[in-house]
Amino acid sequence: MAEPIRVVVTGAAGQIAYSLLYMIARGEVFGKDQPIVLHLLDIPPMVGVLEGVVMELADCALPLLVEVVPTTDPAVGFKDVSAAFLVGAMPRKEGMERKDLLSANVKIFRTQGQALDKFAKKDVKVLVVGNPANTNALVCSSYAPSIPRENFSAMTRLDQNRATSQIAAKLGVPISAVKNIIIWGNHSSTQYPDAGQGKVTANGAEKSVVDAVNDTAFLQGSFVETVQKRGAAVIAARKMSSAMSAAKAACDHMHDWWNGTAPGQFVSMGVFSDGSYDSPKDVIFSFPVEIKNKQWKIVSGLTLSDFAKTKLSVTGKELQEEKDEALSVLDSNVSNL
Ligand SMILES: NC(=O)c1ccc[n+]([C@@H]2O[C@H](COP(=O)([O-])OP(=O)(O)OC[C@H]3O[C@@H](n4cnc5c(N)ncnc54)[C@H](O)[C@@H]3O)[C@@H](O)[C@H]2O)c1
Ligand SMILES: O=C(O)C[C@H](O)C(=O)O
Repeated sequence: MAEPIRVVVTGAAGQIAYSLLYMIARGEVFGKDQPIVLHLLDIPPMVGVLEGVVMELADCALPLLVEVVPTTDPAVGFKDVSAAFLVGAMPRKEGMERKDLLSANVKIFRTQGQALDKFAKKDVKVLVVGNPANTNALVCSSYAPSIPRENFSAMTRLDQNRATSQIAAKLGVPISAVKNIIIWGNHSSTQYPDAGQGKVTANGAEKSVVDAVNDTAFLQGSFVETVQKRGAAVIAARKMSSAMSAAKAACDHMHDWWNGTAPGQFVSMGVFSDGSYDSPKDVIFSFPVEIKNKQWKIVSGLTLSDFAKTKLSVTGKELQEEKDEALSVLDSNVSNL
């Protein structure tokens, strides 16, 4: 057996964490041979709930879970962690956009960036789930200058999974037959779900999704809108934001970051933009990436339609606006934000 690694989940008493902790502790992210010390960070009013979560984790009798560390102290929560799932933040309610959470949530990510900087391992992989995820990841990284920027990411995997599921349903094929559906830009209603590079395998042959679907009106219309508005649709139905699917997506994201992507396959992650595909630089923008040796690389050389370019420009503009707003909320002298 390998040495245990320390993994922190923030918002550990919340609804996403309730599914996520189990999946991590089962070995679905870091592998079935990787023992884990789980750090559960939440805020003081949630201590009682956290105690219940600790009891349930114990009652699961999970062989890989060697220790559970519940805490409300970021110094303890982030101490020596190799992976961080930053879930703890306020969720939106019906009628809100995710960016309406910015002023409430961005300060959490300042504090957690500072704590990561001081206490986490320098090669920690940070996944921000709490909304607005892209801008929170940007803020978090800015307050953790001793950790490489490449180690911060925001979750758009839920959007990718939603989009893949829509395409599989449209084609009447299993999810596993569809790959390389991309989410560009912000985890918000301006994101661009793009099936243009997608591939589907049917009867042993691989084909482009565009050819297989053969319905431009769908691919540029209801497909895009359904994915963009899926989070709001779940809130309208459940009166709470997505949790089970968000936890699954967080596991998929970290799993692929940790273990790599298969040859010819790419996945979407919000990562620091280098200006690829005319996106704004230095915001956290969702790109298709390939991953090897725990390092992601933006897939280059894809040909985008004029329709796609317009969509990328809209979502990029929103990310720049969010960044400006974050700066005004934090009214900080963080020069690298
Ligand atoms: N990126 C995505 O695809 C995606 C998907 C679903 C939800 N989300 C977001 O994830 C976040 C969490 O959602 P949820 O449904 O689990 O919410 P929740 O309200 O059920 O749980 C949030 C938890 O975070 C805790 N918390 C608040 N401030 C904290 C802090 N400073 N440190 C540690 N913990 C803190 C709360 O006490 C609570 O236990 C929300 O912002 C939601 O919008 C993102
Ligand atoms: O939509 C939300 O506010 C929650 C989450 O970001 C989602 O996409 O389901």
